[in-house]
Amino acid sequence: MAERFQVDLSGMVDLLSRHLYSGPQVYLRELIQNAVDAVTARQTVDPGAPATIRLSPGVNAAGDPTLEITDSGIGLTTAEARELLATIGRSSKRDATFGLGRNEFIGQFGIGMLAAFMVADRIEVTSRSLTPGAQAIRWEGHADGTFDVHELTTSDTVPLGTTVRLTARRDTGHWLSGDTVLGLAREYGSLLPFDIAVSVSVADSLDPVWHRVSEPELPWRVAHASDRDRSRALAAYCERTFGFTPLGHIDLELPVAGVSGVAFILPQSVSPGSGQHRVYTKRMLLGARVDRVLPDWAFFVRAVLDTDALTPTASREQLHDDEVLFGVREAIGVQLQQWALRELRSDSRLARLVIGTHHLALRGLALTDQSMLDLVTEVLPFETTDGPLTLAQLGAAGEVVYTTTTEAYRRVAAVARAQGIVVLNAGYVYDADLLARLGQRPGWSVRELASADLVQALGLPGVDREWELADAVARARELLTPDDCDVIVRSFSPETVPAILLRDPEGEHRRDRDRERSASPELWGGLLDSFAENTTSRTRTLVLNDTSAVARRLLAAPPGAVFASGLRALYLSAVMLAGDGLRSSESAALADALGQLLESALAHPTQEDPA
Ligand SMILES: Nc1ncnc2c1ncn2[C@@H]1O[C@H](COP(=O)(O)OP(=O)(O)OP(=O)(O)O)[C@@H](O)[C@H]1O
Repeated sequence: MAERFQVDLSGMVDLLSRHLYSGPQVYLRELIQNAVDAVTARQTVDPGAPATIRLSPGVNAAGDPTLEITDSGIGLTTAEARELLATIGRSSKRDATFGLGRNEFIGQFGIGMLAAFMVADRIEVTSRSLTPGAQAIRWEGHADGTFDVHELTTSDTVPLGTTVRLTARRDTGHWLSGDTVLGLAREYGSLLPFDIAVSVSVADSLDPVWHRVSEPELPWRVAHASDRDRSRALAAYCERTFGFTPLGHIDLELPVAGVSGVAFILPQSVSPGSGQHRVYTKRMLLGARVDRVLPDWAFFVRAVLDTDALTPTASREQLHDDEVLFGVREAIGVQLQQWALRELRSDSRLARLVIGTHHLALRGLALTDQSMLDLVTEVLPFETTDGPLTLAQLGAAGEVVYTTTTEAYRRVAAVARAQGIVVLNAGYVYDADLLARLGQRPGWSVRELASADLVQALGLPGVDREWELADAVARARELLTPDDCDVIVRSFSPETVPAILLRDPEGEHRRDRDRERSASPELWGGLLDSFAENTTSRTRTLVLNDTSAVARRLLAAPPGAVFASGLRALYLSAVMLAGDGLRSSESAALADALGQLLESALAHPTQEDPA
């Protein structure tokens, strides 16, 4: 004869609390949800029926914390109580034919009731069913896996609906305390469309006060006298819910998918990947930190969403990552993009704030589709040597020339600016991809800055001057040979910059080749030599500025310690100006050079020296 599975109740409860739910707090969500479903079921047969849910925390005669949850719902008959409350996995809310959860109810799995055993040893259910002639019943379940059900003789005095009464276990009393229940009921139930209230005892009064926790309407559906009032109310809701004042909000409505909500724009920039949102299913909180419901690039907003269409996992704390979720995520992405395309072109205060704060997210957005790339080229200002300019402005003026790192930009900015060369700092994440995409578009010329661009723009000293400087330049070259740095003299503004360091990617490539050649001469024979057009090329070039008084004084100095120290000091400050930072040996060399210069200055004091 076939035998029935046996279920160990405490083992099941342990499984739920440790591996399914995030913690015992979900017991209240499950009970509120059962009450809501019962009220919904009653309203389908009797639309005018009361729809109230009342939660009363208290203590029993033995001093153990208790909680009563009373609903004006459909109630349970004796047979239903026996069948539904004590059978794990049995639910009245599934479609009889398809076995799926019925759309009007939140519950579907038939395990929610078990959650109450995470905090209680005993659950008592008193209920009177709406079924004509049904007797009121009392069902009592225990954590040891036993239950008892009987009909009440005082049936008529029991109101229609159900009261679930929990008595806390010794170690779980705090989950049933008034403050905890009020906080949890607000968290889970504030958007439910029913009258849900928690009784709170007040000092000096025997009668408790009822605190209503549910709002009659979704905050983004409440009617307001003006758009301004609505924005204010939504900002206040965001402050209460997320703890920040948003820059603005974006309405999200996907009627076909049964999704509505609002996305609040964060007041500070955040790093990608931190998008977590508050999601309600059928107006009951699913989770305060649900991910994957918005596209990854939407990390500049926090959304509150209510959905009928998305399926929760059994823990009811995350959403099933199925095709429906995929579709919703895409559709929300389109709404956010449409908002951006409309609002950010408007030059409104909000547009300026959003562009200033979330330019990184907008760069990411531009990689998602062509219309967003259009938007970004039009509205996003980039740092250039000609001040903030959009890519569209740069493109209209001709070529877009950029550096791929902020360091490289800093290195050349002052000189490029003075020569009238417009260089864009493409050092932010996404910029390289963005410019590459732009470069593929017809009509756009986009390229990376080469050091030759600058060298060509810098003025050559006259022939006489070159002769005059030849000896000093040769000495300087020799001194910087160990640093793999060439030295040239040019005249350029600003005259306050005595020297700049240019890095030549071509030269770096040559250096690698030289190294390889010297490491294995016989292997390569003359092959590599044929490529080596100039074996003295260095990877970097120190360009001394002949319009700078300091550089001129150095170039006029006789050979010796002062020349060597002065050159080293200029070279190392050019390294720093280039944003490269000094190695410890270079810092020591700079200190040495300055010490040397001080010493010689003090050894030969000038006439004007007050000392
Ligand atoms: N307050 C209530 N009023 C009427 N019936 C109830 C009530 N609470 C529970 N029930 C009945 O007990 C059944 C089992 O409840 P349980 O919470 O275990 O599962 P569920 O709500 O159906 O699904 P889920 O596990 O998804 O919450 C319900 O389907 C419902 O028929």
